[in-house]
Amino acid sequence: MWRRVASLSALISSTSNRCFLDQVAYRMSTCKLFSSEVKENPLTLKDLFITFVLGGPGSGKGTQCAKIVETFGYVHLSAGELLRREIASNSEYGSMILNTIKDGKIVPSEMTVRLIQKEMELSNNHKFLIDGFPRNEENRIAFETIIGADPDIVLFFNCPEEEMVKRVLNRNQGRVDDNIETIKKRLQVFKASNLLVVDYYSDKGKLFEIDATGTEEEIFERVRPVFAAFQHDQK
Ligand SMILES: Nc1ncnc2c1ncn2[C@@H]1O[C@H](COP(=O)(O)OP(=O)(O)OP(=O)(O)O)[C@@H](O)[C@H]1O
Ligand SMILES: Nc1ccn([C@H]2C[C@H](O)[C@@H](COP(=O)(O)O)O2)c(=O)n1
Ligand SMILES: [Mg+2]
Repeated sequence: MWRRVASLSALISSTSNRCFLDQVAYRMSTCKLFSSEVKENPLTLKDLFITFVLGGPGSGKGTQCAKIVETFGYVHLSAGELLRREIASNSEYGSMILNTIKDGKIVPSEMTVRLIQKEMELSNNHKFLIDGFPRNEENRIAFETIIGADPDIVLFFNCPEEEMVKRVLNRNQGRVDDNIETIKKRLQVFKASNLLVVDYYSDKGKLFEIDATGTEEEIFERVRPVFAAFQHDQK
């Protein structure tokens, strides 16, 4: 609990977004994550091992997360996938989320963090890969504040832009944002916002930068030692 309070005071002194702050303060007071209201023997925040998975559109985050799940038994939570599920469920926020995604922009942080929080609460596992999150500083601060936790490690899949564009255009999964106009916007948002988050975790000594070129298997051989090293270190 002390970490949440500390994060909130940092947020109060560093941001001018009072409306967002009020909402966060209210939500914190009603936060149930890992409390006894959720489970009889709840996991506490210190039991968790959280990995944020960052990288540009098409850098291969989802592909590599599937391999990490298979080899190391993590739970994969893709922020984009949770938002797409929210659209498909016809939730009241569905059309706002859809328009934001079509426009290559980032959905308001509290919505995304709430979706992640719900999945974490439902899980019996304590090792999470949170893919495509945080996309910007607002995402990062909202997670710290609402969940009250920091990631243990952060992976960054570094891939050249031309390769990311090629992969996205070949993806063929019917995603509304897999077209050249939206990809250009997503790349701009990535460069303007996500790289700041990458730098933040690099400064904290938590960042593992992975060369995301080559075959899926070659890339996974660069990822494997990171998780192997932390396997015995998990809480
Ligand atoms: N090393 C690779 N070489 C070639 N194609 C790849 C490689 N890794 C992944 N792909 C393919 O590239 C596409 C994008 O990969 P993936 O969906 O994993 O990226 P992502 O980082 O999750 O993208 P997004 O942020 O848009 O969700 C997929 O069709 C995937 O099969
Ligand atoms: N933290 C996030 C993650 C994703 N989104 C939205 C905007 C993205 O372009 C889209 C797809 O995400 P992906 O599957 O590529 O990770 O979802 C967001 O607003 N905030
Ligand atoms: Mg993905």
